[in-house]
Amino acid sequence: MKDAWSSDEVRKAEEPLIAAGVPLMARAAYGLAQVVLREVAARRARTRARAGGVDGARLRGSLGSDGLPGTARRRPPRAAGRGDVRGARAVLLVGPGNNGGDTLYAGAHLVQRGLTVTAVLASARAHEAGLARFREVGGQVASLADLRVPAVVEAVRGADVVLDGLVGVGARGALRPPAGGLVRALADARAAAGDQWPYTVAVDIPSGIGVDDGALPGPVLRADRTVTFGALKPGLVLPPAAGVAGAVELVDIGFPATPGAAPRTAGPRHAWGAADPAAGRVLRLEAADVAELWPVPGPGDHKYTRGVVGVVAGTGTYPGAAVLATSGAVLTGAGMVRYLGPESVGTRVLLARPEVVVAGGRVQAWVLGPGVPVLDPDDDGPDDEGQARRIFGALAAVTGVLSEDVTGGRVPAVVDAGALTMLEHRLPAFAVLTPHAGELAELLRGLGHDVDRAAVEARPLHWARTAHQATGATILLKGAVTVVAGPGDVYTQADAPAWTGTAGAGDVLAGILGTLLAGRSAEAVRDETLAARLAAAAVLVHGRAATRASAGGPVAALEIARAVPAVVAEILGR
Ligand SMILES: NC(=O)C1=CN([C@@H]2O[C@H](COP(=O)(O)OP(=O)(O)OC[C@H]3O[C@@H](n4cnc5c(N)ncnc54)[C@H](OP(=O)(O)O)[C@@H]3O)[C@@H](O)[C@H]2O)[C@H](O)CC1
Ligand SMILES: [K+]
Repeated sequence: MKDAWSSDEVRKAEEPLIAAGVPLMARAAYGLAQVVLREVAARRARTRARAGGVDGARLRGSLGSDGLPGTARRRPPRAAGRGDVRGARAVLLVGPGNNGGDTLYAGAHLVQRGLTVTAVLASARAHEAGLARFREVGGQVASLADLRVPAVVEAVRGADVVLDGLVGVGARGALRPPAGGLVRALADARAAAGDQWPYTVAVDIPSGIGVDDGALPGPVLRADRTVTFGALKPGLVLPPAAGVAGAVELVDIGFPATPGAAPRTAGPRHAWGAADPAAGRVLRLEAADVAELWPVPGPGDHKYTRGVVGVVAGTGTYPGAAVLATSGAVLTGAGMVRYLGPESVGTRVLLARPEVVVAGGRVQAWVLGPGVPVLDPDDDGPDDEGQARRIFGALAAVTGVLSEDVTGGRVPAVVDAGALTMLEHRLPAFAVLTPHAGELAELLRGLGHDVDRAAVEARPLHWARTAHQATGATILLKGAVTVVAGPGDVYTQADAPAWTGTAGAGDVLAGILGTLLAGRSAEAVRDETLAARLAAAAVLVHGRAATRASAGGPVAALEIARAVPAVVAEILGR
């Protein structure tokens, strides 16, 4: 599991270590330099291989002893190492604080490995010791005030690698001038340059992101890789900032395993904190966490103990959603799936999934709404063939409006698409709403918030939490990076390829989640934080299934469902 430490928690972790004389900055700078050297060497090896037209090996001479090229001696491809980086050009963007200090010390390492390194000081102030060390080894120093922005952009454009060391966890708000103007120009130049832009490494965080909430308050230079120190920060795993951080690599500098624990002096560790201590931690599930959560059946299990999923989805107009949601549920391993809806749709469901029971009865979790049209209050009788009535009935059982002695007990539910417009009562946390940004904006407007899709996409964490507080439900806000906010920890998952943005993928996700909730139904009703964890697990499985089915190309929603069994087997290590 990965969780992210707030900037306050990072500072609290640093203090005792600094007091104990632990060389945090030296560790950070060394780790950063190693990553940069590795990446520069790898890119140069790839460039050479492309130029040489051979598989990365190097031919010594064009003719071998007998004059036949085929026998020419080949030197094996050299691992990225000492000789591959000499002469490479690096530009450091240096801010006034310790983030700039990390960057200058790392730059000194690069100079010593033979790179040509220029430090551009964006501010009149700079980390004194770091600057002294950088100069001592022969680094070149320039100031933004002297060079001016266009010249700095050209210097960066001509480099092999650029390090963004303007601000780190000490930043507040959008980048101020002059850093803001420089970054805006660099970001524009990068956008225009395509893949001709140098490898961009963010130091600790991409300068200018919302460290604790993932917001993008102003210009940010998109990174290919972020090298972060001690612990992940929420802004690196929360959208939209997660989308500009590139690959995130953690350098251990001796933080404890959890915030507030006794400091350590060495040893690799993952460790974290919370974007908002009151509202729990920011976590990212990995396969091992999902394996722990999975309701794996035992010899004594049967379809009822494994959980029955009730699916109210689709109409005569949108029958496909019913096929996709039931397929997602069946292929995730439900004990049984009941389909409720128009007969014409039930027939199509059975054709696709003969395992489905087209009849009512006890369920351990509901999947409500895929393919059901939104309820238009001005429309006196929606032509949804009774689907709204079925959804209201199911919700009455989930919210407890229908007493439990009548319903046999409350069960979890996935509330998707049209069902999102049918919420009349406060929901329990074991009800999981699965909107995309537009649907969440619609729901929030219905609750009195003046917000649109763009606003939700700009602050997904904030609005997902707001919707949880307003409805009581757990919110699974779908997106390239999906955010799940419930009463406990927040989860953020980025497992799916962009190909997943295709019609019906959300219907499949609803089915996957329905099965997970049904498999842990009683626990999810008892432990109000479990539904969010199961929702994050469903997102991870869905994303991996999409990756598997896509194989790097387009993917149809039904193929995502079909890939789920193999993904689950892989996750369970079987
Ligand atoms: N503490 C340690 O030993 C280690 C720290 N690490 C690295 O340090 C940074 C955090 O360093 P810090 O000095 O606290 O702050 P920053 O370098 O991130 O930035 C502070 C300076 O930036 C200016 N600032 C703040 N907000 C903005 C903004 N929106 N636009 C422009 N400039 C901004 C701020 O100026 P003020 O006028 O507000 O003072 C400061 O001058 C951390 O990220 C690590 O990289 C090591 O990792 C470990 C050791
Ligand atoms: K930075």
